[in-house]
Amino acid sequence: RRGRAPQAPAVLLQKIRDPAVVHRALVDNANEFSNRPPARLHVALVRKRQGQRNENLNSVAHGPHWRALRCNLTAGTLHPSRLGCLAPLQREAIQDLIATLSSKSKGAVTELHAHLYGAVFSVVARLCFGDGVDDRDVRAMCRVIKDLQLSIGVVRPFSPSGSVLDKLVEWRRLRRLFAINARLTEMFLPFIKARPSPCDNGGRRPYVDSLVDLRIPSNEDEHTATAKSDDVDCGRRALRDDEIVNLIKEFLGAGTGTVAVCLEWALAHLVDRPEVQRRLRREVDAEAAAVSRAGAGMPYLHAVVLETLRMHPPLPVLPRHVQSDAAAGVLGLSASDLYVNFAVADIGRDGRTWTNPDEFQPERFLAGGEADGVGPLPGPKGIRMMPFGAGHRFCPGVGMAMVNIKCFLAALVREFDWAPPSAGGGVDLTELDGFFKVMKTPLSARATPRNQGD
Ligand code: HEM
Repeated sequence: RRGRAPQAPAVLLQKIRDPAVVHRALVDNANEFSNRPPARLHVALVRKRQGQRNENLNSVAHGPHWRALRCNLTAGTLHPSRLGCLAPLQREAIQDLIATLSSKSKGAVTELHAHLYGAVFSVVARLCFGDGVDDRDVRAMCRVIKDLQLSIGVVRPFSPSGSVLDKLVEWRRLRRLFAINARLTEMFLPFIKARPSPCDNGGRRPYVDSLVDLRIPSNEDEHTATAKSDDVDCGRRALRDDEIVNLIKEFLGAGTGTVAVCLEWALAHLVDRPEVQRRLRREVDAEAAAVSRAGAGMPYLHAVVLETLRMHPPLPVLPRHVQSDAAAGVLGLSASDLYVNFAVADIGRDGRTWTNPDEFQPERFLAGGEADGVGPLPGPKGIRMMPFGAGHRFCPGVGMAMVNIKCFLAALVREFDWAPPSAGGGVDLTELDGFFKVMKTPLSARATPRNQGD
């Protein structure tokens, strides 16, 4: 038995649903809960290289390495003061999306997910690589990132007791993930080598440039194993190419899939509830500068987005590794070295804190409503919804996500009348757990350009 790999931690299927316990764990005792993914998936996603870990921001343990990566992303690329620079990218992507949807014959039924995904991806990819990346590259990357998310499927801890068939399926999935990773590396490396980007990028500093310039704390093993001596300076080192590839992959995937799926859900509810669509359109029409101001000063638009995220948080559970007895104690468990799931989706539909939680009622977020003052992130006192997580690992993309969702949604409602595929028909709002919480029946709708339909 000597030399055998250590046992995988036991898997606990239990979900942690009580908002007070979630708050105690993720906010008050966050350091005790690691969001390291299960070993096998981890290897496939963030792959070890010569015995070294190759982490992304989401997988890296809390500490100096995480702080350096997170600071680089939030203080540089995603800082609220820079979100205004996104406007030209958003305008371009919206124009293309409107042109594509308008080119369909009037009243044709369109399946929307791929169009929404492609439009959001083009904004995120240009923020990542700068204006030097052309449309063909963007489309090719978009396909492979989408493929990666589909291939990951539901993120679940690997169960060591699976049947032979389960193991075979898992093995094939991992092989596919390795192949996709190799393809993405091939696509991204030329952009890493070619920086700084030759264009001025409208005052934006591409994420890839910031990663190449970043110096992270290095440890002894890394000094000796791979880092070139001229890259190591005062206990800090440059990121290796494979680490940069991994962080780019995370940025593109996290920045696109979540936003596209939220847009699809929001449109689905607008198709399902014409009176909500009309009310939103009145607000959007009244706000002439909706696109450039990205929905600022549009309370109903804000409410529609929050209600969508409450009901359909794209990441419905946050898996965590319970590392210590102290952490187990916080959860009222008797043992550590377990995985648990913090139930984001259940919290947003908790009947103790939400009236008619399964009904789409954006009005609840307006002044005087039951959720007046509730925002995308939980406040310090307690948790009523947490689509972007809670505690120090909350999503750093929350600002960019809200701005992107609002400006795409405002434009789609301003330009088109949205109706179900068949007159008087409804929309199937059944959910399906994939990499994100998606629509079981992808949204198809009739988009009639308003200047033709009026
Ligand atoms: C509707 C859109 C989005 C939703 C619902 C969402 C949700 C989340 C959630 C729930 C987490 C995990 C938090 C935790 O573990 O406590 C997370 C982490 C993360 N998100 Fe987002 N996200 C969205 C958009 C974005 C965007 C636009 C970006 C950047 C381009 C982004 C980048 C990240 C990163 C890098 C992490 C890992 C942070 C860390 O561990 O420090 N996300 N997101």
